[in-house]
Amino acid sequence: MSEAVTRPGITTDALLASLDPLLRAWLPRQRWFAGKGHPITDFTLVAATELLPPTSELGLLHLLVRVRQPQVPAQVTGGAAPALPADCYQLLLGVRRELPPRLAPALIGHVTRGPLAGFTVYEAMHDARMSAFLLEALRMQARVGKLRFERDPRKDIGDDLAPRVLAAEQSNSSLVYGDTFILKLFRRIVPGVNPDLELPLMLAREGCAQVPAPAAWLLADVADDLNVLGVLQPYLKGTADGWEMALRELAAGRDFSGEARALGRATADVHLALARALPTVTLGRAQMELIAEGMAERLDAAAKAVPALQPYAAALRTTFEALADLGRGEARWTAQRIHGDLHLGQCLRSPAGEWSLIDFEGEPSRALSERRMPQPPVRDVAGMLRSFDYAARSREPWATDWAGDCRAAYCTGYAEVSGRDPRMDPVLLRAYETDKAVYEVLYEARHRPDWLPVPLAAIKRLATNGPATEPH
Ligand SMILES: Nc1ncnc2c1ncn2[C@@H]1O[C@H](COP(=O)(O)OP(=O)(O)O)[C@@H](O)[C@H]1O
Ligand SMILES: O=P(O)(O)O[C@H]1O[C@H](CO)[C@@H](O[C@H]2O[C@H](CO)[C@@H](O)[C@H](O)[C@H]2O)[C@H](O)[C@H]1O
Repeated sequence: MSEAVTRPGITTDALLASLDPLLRAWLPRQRWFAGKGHPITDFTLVAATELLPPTSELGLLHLLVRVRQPQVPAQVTGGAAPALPADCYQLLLGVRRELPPRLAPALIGHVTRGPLAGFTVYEAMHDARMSAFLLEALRMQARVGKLRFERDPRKDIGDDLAPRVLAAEQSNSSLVYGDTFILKLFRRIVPGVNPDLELPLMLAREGCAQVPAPAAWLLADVADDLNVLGVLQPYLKGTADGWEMALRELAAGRDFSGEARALGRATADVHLALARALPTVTLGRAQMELIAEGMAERLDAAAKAVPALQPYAAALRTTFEALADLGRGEARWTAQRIHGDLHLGQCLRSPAGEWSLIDFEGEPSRALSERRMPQPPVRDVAGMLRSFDYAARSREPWATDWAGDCRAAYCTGYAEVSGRDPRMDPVLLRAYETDKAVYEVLYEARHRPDWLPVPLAAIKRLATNGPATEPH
């Protein structure tokens, strides 16, 4: 492969030769890199765009890089890891002859070979000139190479908004512009329609007040595929995220059930709006069996990757079998588009006490087609129940009663708005909670190995039939 980037003379192969040693060392240290604990075999450039050509002063490179990793024993999981998919990552690289001291923390490395030899490469998001360039490109609906910057023409985007990198625990990377907008740049790029753009756009049309409406977005057309690379939306100033709030209240020994109930109500509001905006389906016997099979397959895959799961696998499988059995009987459920990865960190509370939901990307490791399928809304409910459990286990001794109160209050709030209490479907709820805990085991093993004991404790509870949320 030696496609030209934008300037004659530089080919993608040559560019990659320049960057290879730097990326090899830098990528695995990034929070959003999903292949931790595995060496990198090689890189390929899916797309490379010079947003600003490297001159003697500075340049801005936009890259989509595919990272290949072998199947090796993983230190983090203590056993054989599954073959990793060759993930594609979005990188915004600043290129300068000399890095000013204020940008030192953004350093990726000094290039010693290839067409960029002699340049210093750094994370461009930390450079205000680069971030201003991105906002301006969205404002002006620029097209550069394969990149399409688009916007909602009805939304005003100011041209003088000071950018800053969001300091948050997140799977992607975000820039805040003057406390007015937030631009999320997706890191792991999967071709197709990203629900984090699709669903908020639909919800905005539906007049749903609980989800910030996209103002602009960044797309790339690569090999006939649409790729969603970023979304700009209003920044909800002064909001607190549910995870931080929950931890604060826990540490102070305060009850959180009033907020949990309000969160249940907000979740149901969003579910109702999604059900109005997009088709819903009734799940028949075959679909329920497929759902239960999918859960069992994910469990098997996770147990292969994380041996600590293995002692519980047989017991967990009975939960999924119970779900399939129920589907074979008279029970029927409605499926619709849902959030897909709902947890406390996705909920923002305004100073007036209103909750908003963000980040509709779904579980990043699932196929996009799967993430965009209608699903029982109880899956989101199960995600939130897990999140109360996560918060409770963040301290010693574990605040099990605190979590129990929140879980119950959340279901109550949900029922008040939706008319259906999730606890009335205990088999379904338990199956989805188990499926989520299995996902979390794999997620933590890949991203945050230190957190692995948290979902593993839930696995143990669910496998030994410990108390799930009881129906009242
Ligand atoms: N519209 C918004 N207003 C204010 N803060 C936001 C907004 N969207 C996201 N955030 C902040 O950014 C963090 C990460 O956002 P999120 O969409 O969850 O990204 P990721 O997919 O990377 O996890 C959130 O936890 C929240 O603190
Ligand atoms: O960052 P995303 O929102 O895309 O979600 C991923 O990362 C989450 C952690 O940041 C992870 O959530 C898990 O940890 C949370 C505490 O940090 C906890 O509240 C959630 O219940 C738990 O699932 C999420 O699973 C993952 O997809």
